[in-house]
Amino acid sequence: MNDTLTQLLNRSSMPRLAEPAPDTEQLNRILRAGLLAPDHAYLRPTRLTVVAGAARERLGELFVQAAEASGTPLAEDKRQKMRQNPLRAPTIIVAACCPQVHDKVPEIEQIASTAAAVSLMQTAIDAMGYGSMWRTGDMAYHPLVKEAFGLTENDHLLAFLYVGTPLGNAKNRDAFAWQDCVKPFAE
Ligand SMILES: Cc1cc2nc3c(=O)[nH]c(=O)nc-3n(C[C@H](O)[C@H](O)[C@H](O)COP(=O)(O)O)c2cc1C
Repeated sequence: MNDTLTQLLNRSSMPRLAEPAPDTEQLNRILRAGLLAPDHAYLRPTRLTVVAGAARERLGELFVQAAEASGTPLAEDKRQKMRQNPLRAPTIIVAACCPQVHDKVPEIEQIASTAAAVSLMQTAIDAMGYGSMWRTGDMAYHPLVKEAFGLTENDHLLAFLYVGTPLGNAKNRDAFAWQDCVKPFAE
């Protein structure tokens, strides 16, 4: 079995991620691999933003601001957790879909293209010996957060892709009952 297939058949999200993160050249290859995702009519709906270093702290502040925008302050422990969330990895790739109106390509296909981009980036990240975790949560859907990433209400923030060097081991996939999700087409 070749390395890519072995890697795919053992793929695992890595929730604990530390330094080092991919360097600039590696990151550019990861972004490029993602943006080569299948894309019906080449509408290029996917937008990627890299958040690293001190920008993660600004993102944490934005999360707190968004969470408190309704007027109810968070309890201090929740505020701290929210502020710390972006520090869970050295680099975060934010993936968004900005769907275009097109007579042959509905929005769902454009969202699917962005989701494929995230998955391909995860594969590229794994191939380089790093790890990643696809996260969303309430913040991915909050208008203030979307606005900060230049997104309108019609756009979708699909992923905070946390990237870094994995701590801990990948899951064992031996017991994965993938056959349960496969069914024949009955004529
Ligand atoms: C669109 C999307 C959003 C997700 N958001 C979260 C999240 O906010 N928090 C989380 O713990 N896992 C989230 N996950 C799941 C993890 O990325 C991961 O797939 C899951 O923990 C299972 O691990 P595995 O990928 O190793 O099978 C999300 C997955 C997808 C596809």
